[in-house]
Amino acid sequence: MLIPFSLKNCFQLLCNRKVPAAGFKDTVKNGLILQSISNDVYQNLAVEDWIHDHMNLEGNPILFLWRNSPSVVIGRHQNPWQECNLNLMRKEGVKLARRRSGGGTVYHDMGNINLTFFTTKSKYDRMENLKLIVQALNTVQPQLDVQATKRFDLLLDGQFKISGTASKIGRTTAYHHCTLLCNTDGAFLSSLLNSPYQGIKSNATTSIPSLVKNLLEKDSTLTCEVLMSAVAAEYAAYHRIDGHIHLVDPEDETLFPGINSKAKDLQTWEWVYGKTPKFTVNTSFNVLDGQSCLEIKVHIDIKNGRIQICNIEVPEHWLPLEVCEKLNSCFIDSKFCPVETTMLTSILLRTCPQDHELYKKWYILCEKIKGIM
Ligand SMILES: Nc1ncnc2c1ncn2[C@@H]1O[C@H](COP(=O)(O)OC(=O)CCCC[C@@H]2CCSS2)[C@@H](O)[C@H]1O
Repeated sequence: MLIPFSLKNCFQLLCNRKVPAAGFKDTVKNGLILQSISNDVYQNLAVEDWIHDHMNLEGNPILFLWRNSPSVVIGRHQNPWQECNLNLMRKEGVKLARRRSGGGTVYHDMGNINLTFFTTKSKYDRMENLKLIVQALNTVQPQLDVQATKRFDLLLDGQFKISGTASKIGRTTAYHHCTLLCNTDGAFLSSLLNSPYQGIKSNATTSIPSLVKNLLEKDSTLTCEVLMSAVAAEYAAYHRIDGHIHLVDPEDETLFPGINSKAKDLQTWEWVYGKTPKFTVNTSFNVLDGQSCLEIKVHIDIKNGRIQICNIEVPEHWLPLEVCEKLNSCFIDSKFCPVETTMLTSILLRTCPQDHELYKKWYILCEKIKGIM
C-alpha cells in the first residue's frame, strides 16, 4: 500500500510544512533529506525497504544518508562464500547483509557514507545523482579530480574507486544507492573481501574488484560529516528544497509502521545465506595418516543455502565406508553453515561406539568441512 505523501504523512509532519495544493506542485518543490541515527546495517536497509514500499515519491524525492558499523554488504544475487572471508568476519564480528539491489560486494564501516536517492521510476537517474555528488565534492575541495564511470563508479584521480553503485527499480518507485569512501579501513576491507574458499561453481553475480582510496587521504578536512553536509546542501540546492537534515530512528514504528519486522527479515539466515543462487563446491583437503598425507575429496551441491548432495570421499583404510556414508547422509538438507555442522556431527558422534581413534578422525574431518563453510 502506498501512503500518500500529502496525507497524514509522518515525513510531512517532520518537515513541519504544509503540502502545496496541486496547482503549486511545479513551482513549490518538495523533497526530504533524512539521516539515520542507527549504525545497524539491517535497520538501515529496512528504512530503504520501507520508503520503497510505502511512500509516494511523486514530486517528493528523498535523499537518505546512513553509515554502518563494520559490515559486508552483498548484492541480491551473490554468493557470500565466493565474495568474502566469512570465517574472518565471524571472528571479527563483522555483519553480513544481503541487500535488495543487485551488483557486487562492498565493505562498510563508519568511515563509509551510504547515500540513497529515492525517486519515482520515471525520475530515476543515476548519472544525475553521481554528478550531484561530484559537484558537492568540488564545492568543498575544488582540486579534487573525481569522475563518474560508465558503470557508475566514482573514481578519484582517474584510478581509485571512492564510490560504488547499485539500484532497485520497483513498479512505481526506484532507488539508487551508492557508497562514498571517506575514512574506511582499507586493509581490513581487502582482507574481508578476499574469499579463501576454493572450488565454488555458480551463476551468482561476481563483484568487480578495484583499487580503492579514501577521500580523507587526499585531504584531511574531508571528514564524513563535512561530506554528508556538502552532499545534503547540493541536493537541497538542486531540488530547491529546505536543506535541513532530518534525523530518523529506524526503530521508530510511529514513523515507519512495520519497520522492525522488515529489519528482522533482512537478518534471517534464509535471506542472507538462503537466497544464494544454487552452487557446487568441489574441493579437497589433506589429513595426516601417521607419517603420510591423505587427500580427502569433497563434492557438495547447495540450493537455498542447504546441502542437497554431499560426497566426502575418504580412503577406506582411514575411515570405514559406512561411517563415511553416515556422515554424508547426515548433511543432507542441513544448512551449509559451521554452526549446524557442529551440531549435526556432535549428535552423530553420540550414536557411535566408543572408539577414540574414530572420534579423532571424525573430529578432524568435521573441522576441515567447517573450514569450507
Ligand atoms: N565501500 C566501498 N566503496 C567503494 N568501493 C568499495 C567499497 N567496498 C569495496 N569496494 C570495492 O568495490 C568492489 C566491488 O565493486 P562492484 O562494482 O562489484 O560492486 C559495487 O560497487 C556495489 C556497490 C553497492 C553499493 C550499495 C550502497 C548502499 S548498500 S551497498 C570491491 O571488490 C572493492 O574493490
